[in-house]
Amino acid sequence: MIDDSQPSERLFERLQGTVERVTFHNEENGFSVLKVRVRGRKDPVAVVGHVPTVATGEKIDAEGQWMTDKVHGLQFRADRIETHEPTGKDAVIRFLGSGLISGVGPAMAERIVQVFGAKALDVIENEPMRLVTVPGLGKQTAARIAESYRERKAVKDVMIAFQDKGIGTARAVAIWKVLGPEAVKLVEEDPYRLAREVRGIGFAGADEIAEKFGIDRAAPERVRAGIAHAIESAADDGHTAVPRADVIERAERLLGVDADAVAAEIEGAIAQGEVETFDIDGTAYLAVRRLARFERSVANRLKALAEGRPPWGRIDVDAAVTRFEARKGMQLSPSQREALALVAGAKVSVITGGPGVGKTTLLEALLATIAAAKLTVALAAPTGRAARRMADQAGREAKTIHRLLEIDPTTGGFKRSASEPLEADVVVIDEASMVDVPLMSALVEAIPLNAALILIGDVDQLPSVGPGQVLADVIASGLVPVARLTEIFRQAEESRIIINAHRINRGEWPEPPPSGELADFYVIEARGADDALAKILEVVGNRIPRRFGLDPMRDVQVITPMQKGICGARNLNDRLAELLNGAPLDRIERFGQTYATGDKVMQIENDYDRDVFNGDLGILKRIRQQEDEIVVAFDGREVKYGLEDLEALTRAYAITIHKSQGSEYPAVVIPLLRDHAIMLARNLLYTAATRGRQLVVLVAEPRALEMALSGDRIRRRFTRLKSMLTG
Ligand SMILES: Nc1ncnc2c1ncn2[C@@H]1O[C@H](COP(=O)(O)OP(=O)(O)OP(=O)(O)O)[C@@H](O)[C@H]1O
Repeated sequence: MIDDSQPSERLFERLQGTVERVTFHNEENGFSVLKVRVRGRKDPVAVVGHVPTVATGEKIDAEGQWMTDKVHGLQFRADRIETHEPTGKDAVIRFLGSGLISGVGPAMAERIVQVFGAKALDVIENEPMRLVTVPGLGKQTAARIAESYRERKAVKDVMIAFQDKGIGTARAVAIWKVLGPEAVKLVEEDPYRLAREVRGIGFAGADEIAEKFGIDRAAPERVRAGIAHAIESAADDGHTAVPRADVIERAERLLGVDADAVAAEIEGAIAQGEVETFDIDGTAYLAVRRLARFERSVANRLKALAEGRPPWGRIDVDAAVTRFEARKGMQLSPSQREALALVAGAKVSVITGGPGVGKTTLLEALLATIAAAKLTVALAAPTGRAARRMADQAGREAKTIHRLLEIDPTTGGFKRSASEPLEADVVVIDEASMVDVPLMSALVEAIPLNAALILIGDVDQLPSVGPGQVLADVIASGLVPVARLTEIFRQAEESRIIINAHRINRGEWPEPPPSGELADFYVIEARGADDALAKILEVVGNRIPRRFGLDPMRDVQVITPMQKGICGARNLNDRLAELLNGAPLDRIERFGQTYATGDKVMQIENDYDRDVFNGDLGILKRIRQQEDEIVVAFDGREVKYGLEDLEALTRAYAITIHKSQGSEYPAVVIPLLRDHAIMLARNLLYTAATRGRQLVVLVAEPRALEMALSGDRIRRRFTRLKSMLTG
C-alpha cells in the first residue's frame, strides 16, 4: 500500500488527533493503520505508521508526510507516532472499553467512568483497589486491570527510551518483543546480543545501535560479535567451519580493528566456549558452538546407529533377489546385486548415483527383501515435492522430514527427538544431498538406536541450501557402506536427458539431438543476454507448446543461475508475465513485487497451517482488495492469503536453480550466460539439467557452457563432519 504511493510534498508535517478506530495493528512490529479524528476536518483521516500499542480514544501526536495511495487515497504516513492517554470522559470510556485491557469491555468501561469520571486512569494506575467500588467489579478483575495497565506503561517507557537514542519504533517493538521490560538495560549492557537474539537486526544493525549507546569501537564485546558474525556469514555460504586465518581477515575488515585485537578476542571466545577451534590436516579452523553442536550430534549419533546388526537380521539375499526378479519381470544387474547385499548387511548405508541408475529400483528390492521381517518403514525427503516424488516411485507413503519429525509450527521445534523417538525400524531418506546439518541432526537424534537408516541421494548435485554437506561427508568418511550405482539402464538410456546429465557430470559437452527426430535435450546457442532472452521467450511461448504440446504456464519451468541480470529470475518473471499473462484482471504491488491474477507463483517457506510448502507452485486466482485477501490455487486446491502474508509468495515463471532443487518439471528451460559467471559450477548445471522429465532446453553462450563444464569451478565447502566421523 505504500510502495506505489508518491509523497505529495517532502516537508515533514505534524498531526494531532484522537484515535477513532484501530483499523490494523501488527503485534509483531507495531505496524498500524489508524483512523484519527483531527480538529478542523470533517472526516477522520488515515494514519499509517509504527506504534507498539494503541487504542481507541487515545491522543496521538505524529510526524510524517501526506501521501496519496493509489488504492486507499489520501493518508498520513508517520515516521513517528507518540500516543497519549485520553483526557475527556468519552475518550476514556472508548479507550478502556476497546479491548486493550483484559477483563474490561465497553459496559464495564462505562461503569468505571461513571464512578471515577475522567480521573479513572489515575485511579487504575495509583489506587487500583478502589476499583472494587464499581458495581460488578471484583478484586481479581481490579488486579488484572492494574496489571494490564502497568504492562502498557512499561512498553511505552521502553519505546521512549529507545526513541531518545534515535531507534525507530518498528525496530524498538521488535527488541521489546524479545527482551521485554528490561530491554533498555539489557541493550545498554551488551547491544550485540541484538544481533544474536532479535531477528532482522544482524551485526550491522546491532553495531549501529551500539554506537548510539556509546560503545567503543575496540570494545571486546564488539570485536567478539564481529568474530561471531564473520563465522556465521561463512555459514550462510554453507561452511560449518572456517579457517582461522579467514576469520581474522573477515573480522578485521568488518570491524576496522587490527588483527592482533581480533586474535586476542578469538582466544577469549574460545575460552568462554562460544567458538570452537580444531585442526584438520594441519590447518586451524573455527566454528560457532551452534553449528559445532549439530555436527557433533550428527557424527556421534550416526556412529551409534551404524553399530550392530540391522533390524531385519540375516537375510538370504540370493533367494530374495530371485523372488523380486520373478515378481518384477526384470533382472538385477551384477552391480545392483552387489549393492543390495551391501545395503542389506548394514544398519546405516548410502545409495548414491546419478539419474536413471536404479536407486529407486534398489530401494524397492531392499524393501521386498526385508518385507518378511514385518518392520515399520518410514520414507521421507527434505522437501514436499521430493517426498511426493518418492511416494509416487516407491508406491507407499513418504513424508517431508519436517512432518516425519512432527514439527511444531509455533516454535519451529520437533516433537520427535531422542526422548520421544520415531516409531520406525527402518528410515529411508531420499534426496539426502539436500539435507543440511541442523536438519540431519534433528533426524538422527529422533531415530531409535535399533533402527536402520538408508540415505539415498546424488552426491554430485548442489549441496544443501543450509550449512554443511552431510551426504558428501558421510560418503567420504568411509564410516558406512556406500552403494555407488553407475550403470544406466536401457530404459533410462533412451532418454537423452539422462545421458546428457551424466555427460555434464563428467564435464563433457551434451550430445546434440539426432537430426530430424523430436528429442528431449536441446542446446540453443545464444549470442549475449538479449539474444538469450528473446530465444527463451520464443521457446517458452511458442516452440515448446507447438512442438511438444506442453502448456507454457503449467508444464514449462524456466530455471536460471541467478536473480539478477537480463536472464536472471527477476527480469525473466517480468518478461514471461507479459508474454503469458499480458492482460490480468487485477494486480497489486507488495514488498516490491507485482502480483496479478493468473500469475504463476511459488510458495517460498513452509506453512503448516495452510498446508503449502517451500517450492509448491500455484496460480493466483483472485485478488480481493476489500477483504485484504488473495486466493491461490495449488494443484486445484484454493488457499487464501492475507495481503501481509504475500512475502511467502513469489512469482515463479522463472526461479533460481537453487530453488528448483528436489523438484522436477515436465520441461525446463535454462539460460546459461557469461553474466552468470560467478555461479557457473558444474554441479549447478548438472542439478538444473536433471530437473526436466520430458524436455530440457539450454539457452547458452558456448563460453558459459564451457565454464560450467570445467570442473574447477565447484566451490568447496569447509566442514568438519568427515573428520568427526573418522576420528
Ligand atoms: N536391472 C534392471 N534392468 C532393467 N531396467 C532397470 C534395472 N534397474 C532399473 N531399471 C530401470 O531403469 C530406470 C531407472 O531406474 P530407477 O528409477 O530405479 O533409477 P533412479 O536412480 O532412482 O533414477 P532417478 O534418480 O532418475 O529417479 C527405471 O525405468 C527402471 O525400471
